Amino acid sequence: MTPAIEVKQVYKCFGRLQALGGVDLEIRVGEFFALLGPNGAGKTTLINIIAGLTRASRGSVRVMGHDVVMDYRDARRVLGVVPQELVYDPFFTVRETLEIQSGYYGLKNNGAWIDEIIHHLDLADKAHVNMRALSGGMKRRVLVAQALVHKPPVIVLDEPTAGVDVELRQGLWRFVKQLNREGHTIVLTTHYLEEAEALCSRVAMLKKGNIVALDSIRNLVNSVTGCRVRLRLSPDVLPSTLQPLLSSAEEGYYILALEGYFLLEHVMEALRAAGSQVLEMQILQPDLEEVFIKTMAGTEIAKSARIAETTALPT
Ligand SMILES: Nc1ncnc2c1ncn2[C@@H]1O[C@H](COP(=O)(O)OP(=O)(O)OP(=O)(O)O)[C@@H](O)[C@H]1O
Repeated sequence: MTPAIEVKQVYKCFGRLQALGGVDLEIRVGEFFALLGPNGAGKTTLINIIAGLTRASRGSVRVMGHDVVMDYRDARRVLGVVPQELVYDPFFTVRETLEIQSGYYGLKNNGAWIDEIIHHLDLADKAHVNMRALSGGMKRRVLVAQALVHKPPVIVLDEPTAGVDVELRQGLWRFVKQLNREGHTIVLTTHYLEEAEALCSRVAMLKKGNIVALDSIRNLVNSVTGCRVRLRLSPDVLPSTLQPLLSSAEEGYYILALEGYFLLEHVMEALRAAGSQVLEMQILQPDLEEVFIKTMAGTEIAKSARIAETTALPT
């Protein structure tokens, strides 16, 4: 089956800066996929290349089988992109903006679908308000609506929830999940890892323009070795013998990273020897955030989940 998005050996240089260093990626039709990475990793550059807004220095990209350069008209027709930046025309109302956007795709009589999008994105009472009079969160809703006017089978959302309130976030995800259930492929970039974990089935992690992890969330989380323990102690001091295990400390809690559960006994011994009393103790389950931190730090999980070692896509 033709993949929704196929990225082959894509490089992008801005002058001497290499933003992408040979990215290979295949996203299947119907997937809810997350593209993760720290600031400057190359996520937006890759999205812009997929959207045909930036040309790759080398390599090729296809959306639903259409090459984004050779066959750009068809590639754009099957793709809707919600950009990270708030770009809008201040002279039109919300509804006019969506009607104009429909016009770009040659769509007449698109009113029923526009009404549906307006309803789902909770924009009904703003439909006749001028774009410049909307709050930042409202403008972002319109950007989402604009990306959907032509009912594209592939939808890319570049940090759609950055700086928006909880209500919009929840409403947006409800709508996007519905679109995914109806068969739309969703690609999401976000810095909210818990959001990616809750919504997506597979993730790619980009670091300095290269994919360093690509797998299902379940496989990535299962590949975390060792365990973490969260402690609250009295007195509120971590004995010096345990300092080498300290992963982080905040608000009276110490998080220790252990190679395995067998080290718990050593921790308890050290606490007893130092006269520390355990007020609270919690074994933390690995999550996507831990995978992300370890991958970006270049520890063993990055190697175990490397794209080169990833075999077939999950069926
Ligand atoms: N038009 C441009 N000209 C020069 N350098 C650019 C341009 N666009 C991006 N870059 C650089 O390319 C690298 C990747 O940037 P990109 O915006 O793709 O990262 P990102 O992963 O989307 O980051 P963020 O999470 O901050 O949005 C960065 O070093 C950035 O400064």
